[in-house]
Amino acid sequence: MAAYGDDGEGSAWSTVPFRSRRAPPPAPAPAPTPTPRGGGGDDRAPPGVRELAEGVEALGIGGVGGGERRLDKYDIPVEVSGQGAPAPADGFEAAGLAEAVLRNVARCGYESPTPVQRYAMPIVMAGRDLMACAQTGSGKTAAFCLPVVSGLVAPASAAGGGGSGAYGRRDRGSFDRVAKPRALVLAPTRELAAQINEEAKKFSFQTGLRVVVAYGGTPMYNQLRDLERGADLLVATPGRLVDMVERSRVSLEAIKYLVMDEADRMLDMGFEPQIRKIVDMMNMPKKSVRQTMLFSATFPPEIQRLASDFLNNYIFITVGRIGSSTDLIEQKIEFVTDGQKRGFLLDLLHKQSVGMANSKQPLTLIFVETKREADSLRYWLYSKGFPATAIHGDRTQQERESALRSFKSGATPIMVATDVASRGLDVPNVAHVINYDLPKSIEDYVHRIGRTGRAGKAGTATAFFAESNHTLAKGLVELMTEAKRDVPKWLMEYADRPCYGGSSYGGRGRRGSDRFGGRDYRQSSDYGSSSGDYGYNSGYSGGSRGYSGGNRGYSGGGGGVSSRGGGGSSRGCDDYGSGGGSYRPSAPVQYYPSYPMGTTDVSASGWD
Ligand SMILES: Nc1ncnc2c1ncn2[C@@H]1O[C@H](COP(=O)(O)OP(=O)(O)OP(=O)(O)O)[C@@H](O)[C@H]1O
Repeated sequence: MAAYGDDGEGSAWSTVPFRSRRAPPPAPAPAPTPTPRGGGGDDRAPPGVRELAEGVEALGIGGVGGGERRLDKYDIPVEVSGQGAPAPADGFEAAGLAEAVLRNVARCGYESPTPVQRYAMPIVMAGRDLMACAQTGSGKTAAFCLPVVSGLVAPASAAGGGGSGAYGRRDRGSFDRVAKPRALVLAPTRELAAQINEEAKKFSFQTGLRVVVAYGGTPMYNQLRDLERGADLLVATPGRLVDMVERSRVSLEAIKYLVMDEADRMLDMGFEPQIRKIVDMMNMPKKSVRQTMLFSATFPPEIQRLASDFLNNYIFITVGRIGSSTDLIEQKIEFVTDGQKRGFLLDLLHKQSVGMANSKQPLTLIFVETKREADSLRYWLYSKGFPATAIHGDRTQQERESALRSFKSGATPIMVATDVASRGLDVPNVAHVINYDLPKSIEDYVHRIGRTGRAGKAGTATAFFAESNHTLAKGLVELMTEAKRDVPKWLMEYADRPCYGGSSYGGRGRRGSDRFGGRDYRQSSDYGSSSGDYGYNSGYSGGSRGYSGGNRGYSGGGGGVSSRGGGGSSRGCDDYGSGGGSYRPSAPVQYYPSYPMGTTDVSASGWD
């Protein structure tokens, strides 16, 4: 175990004590120096952003900071555990990416890697399995796409085809209509799959690789035609993939890289059976043969434990202060009764349009619990003069895509959404996330508010807390305290009540940072009792500050946040304690995902 890159001044990197059982000698690493921001103009927000920011500033809740990206020095604790972890890369070139991929990185305007990219890329390039936990909006997509695309390009070039001989492509004249991708990226929603597909295409530009996407809700015909032309990298939602494999249109036998984005969501109760089917029963190479990578902003220990079934001697990284949401998000919580919510919302929207040109609204994402409420609120807002759209699982895919487009473009700057929009979606310039209905779990809260405050930009999140949300109180207090936000006294009182906060995962009472799911569960005192003296702690930990990347500034990633929330009502607080007790892994593991629409039917709820 070592602290990499201590610059001797304790500034750029700091040594963080790290428990180690059997630590192999660390690989020497140069002191990574934060890349200076070039041009001096990087922190100028585009006019649109500034305008949006001003609107939210009018709320007096801060957070958007005039649209400026906060480039002040941040301490970014990074923890790496697992045997023989490679050192982080100082830049994209140092990560050893293929030339063609480096050119694409430059085309994207990425000047330097974000912290999670610095750590993850060398691990993936070294052929290692990885579980990576880093905060929302910190660049996880590129952290897996870049090394995977690079790994796919290399053998294709070596085969003399400059990439055109990619394995996933059907030979001309072949009657084999089965696509055999070498890389598979699984994502929980259609919109997220589409987004990853776009990113992967950018990074594969002029490499000769074919990137194809497959998700439900649209006719399969076009996707199949695309696949017939070959697929080196397939991005898919689980349901559509299973369908295609069962129809023998996709074979997973050539998979070299398997990535699960939003991995904790993919492995919770809703998706796990499908994932197990894909990974274990569909001819995919065994975990010792393929390379598996899991990414999320939240990784509760019980999901980590499950996930380890899919991984082979993996490295765990957590980038960012464990248990924090990003510092870039101003969080505000209002106590409201259900009957007051609409009035509160209207006030909020009126206030935030003050000072905006033509009383325009900044991009505002409003989360509600049910599909019905999403529609109803959208129409009501419309009737009050606020152009709003809605995205949820009862809308057709075409409607969902058009809603997202309309929101992104600002044509309807308010979007009412269920949890289908809570994970992964990267809509630049979302200024305000409003949790009209709070989610059931603190993880879902973290992902939802993470739709703002992305890529170094600041944002605001407001939550309406009703009596029925009491199980979330403890998790919220912990999260806001971690993020150094003011916690309302009434919320603390809720959290302090023995039962409130105790029955959700938010109050499950894992000790210290373990409870946030941002730490390698193999470090828990119980781990290893059955597995012998496994030297899990061979990594390092460090901190960086002053990171700035590309044309954006970054603050550090944030580890996962406490607790499975969900459905806590069925569990008395005795199950988990009301805080302070240690998590007991020996007890049967129960985890209750919160389904967006209050249903346990994954496809009906709009997840794929
Ligand atoms: N090195 C970089 N330099 C500049 N911008 C970057 C860099 N890496 C990623 N970005 C941008 O940052 C934004 C957020 O990235 P991304 O969507 O991958 O975040 P994420 O960590 O996957 O978030 P979430 O947890 O919400 O899914 C994207 O717009 C992306 O283009």
